[in-house]
Amino acid sequence: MKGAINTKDMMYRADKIDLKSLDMLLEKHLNLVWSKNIEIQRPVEAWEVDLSKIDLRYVIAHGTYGTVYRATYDNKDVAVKVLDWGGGNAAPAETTAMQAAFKQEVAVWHKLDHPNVTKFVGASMGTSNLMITPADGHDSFPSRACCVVVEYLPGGTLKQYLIRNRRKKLALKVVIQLALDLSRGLSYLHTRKIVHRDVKTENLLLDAHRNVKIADFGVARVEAWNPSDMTGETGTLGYMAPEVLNGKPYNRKCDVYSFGICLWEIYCCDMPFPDLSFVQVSSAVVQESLCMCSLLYVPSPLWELKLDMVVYRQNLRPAIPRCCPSSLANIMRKCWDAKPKNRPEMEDVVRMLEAVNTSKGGGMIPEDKAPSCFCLAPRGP
Ligand SMILES: Nc1ncnc2c1ncn2[C@@H]1O[C@H](COP(=O)(O)OP(=O)(O)OP(=O)(O)O)[C@@H](O)[C@H]1O
Repeated sequence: MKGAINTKDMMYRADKIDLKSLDMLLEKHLNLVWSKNIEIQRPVEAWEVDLSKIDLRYVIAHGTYGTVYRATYDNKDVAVKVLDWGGGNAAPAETTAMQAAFKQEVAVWHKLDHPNVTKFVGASMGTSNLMITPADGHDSFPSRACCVVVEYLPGGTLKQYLIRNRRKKLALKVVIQLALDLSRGLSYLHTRKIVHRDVKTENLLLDAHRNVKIADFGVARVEAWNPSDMTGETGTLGYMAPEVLNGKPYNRKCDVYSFGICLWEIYCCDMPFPDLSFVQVSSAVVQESLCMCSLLYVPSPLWELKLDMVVYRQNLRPAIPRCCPSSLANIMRKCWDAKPKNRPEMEDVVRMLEAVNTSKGGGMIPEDKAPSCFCLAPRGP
């Protein structure tokens, strides 16, 4: 229509713009956004879980840094590990450290896919609110919690399984199956340049068919190119390689050492070093030499008393029972060799275990049938 004003063509004179009303309009819009709790969009990670789809069922366990729940997610049977940041009492620096460790765990875990590694489903980095109250009603997720969702494994830990079979012991076939599962899982991690650093039977879970799955990547790391970039006492006493205990540089071979201890534990269905104290174990597994025991491994008063104490180190290893087939005993000894370079690669361990003959039965002699004087006689490392 002739004479009509086309708004597109409209020109504004700067001195005629009502900035005050524009400001008010902007503020009104922003208030609307905040009041509706609309979060600013950020890139969503591929592994980010939709928290509204988690249906918690019950608490499985209280871990060091949080609680593990059994749950369903997208119709999958899952375990959800929720970090509680030290029950809310942690200092800010501690919370930041825990958050960093958690991020590290997710960064390592989400890329892994192997039948002997607990399957990662997803995680939440505490970026969105959780409005979930567990079924028992007593506990609730902290809002903005960090959680990791993994496949649910109904068989419990390998440690629990071994304890259940402590008297009866395991058939050699079962020993080899469990050991092969663990060695294949570790071999896979090592080919991906991941060092688990806390291999122990408590961190190994069993599925319904007794398959072993490596879990707990809380301290796992991508292997450093330069070994001296990896130091620090990480792991669990009794499973820790001498170089780790000594605070020396280490690499994936520390997992091979821990595997050797696990292999002994699986064969014997027993605990390594049950009667030794913390200080005795840490000083005994390291090579014979006079050295200064000056590292603070855990904040234990007992340990602090021993600071800077001079101790003889004895290269101690668990005693291999005489009934153990030499093929298996050799694998244990090679794996827990004091020198990391003498320990085999995990892929070699897989081959050695595959070659163990299980057709003639064998296995650790049950406690009530053991000729008590010989079976556990020490043979040395
Ligand atoms: N995927 C799973 N399926 C079934 N149970 C699980 C699963 N993951 C963990 N659990 C149970 O929860 C317990 C604690 O889990 P986890 O080791 O991951 O927690 P944590 O806080 O790292 O504990 P810690 O540091 O003390 O080892 C395990 O011992 C196991 O009983």
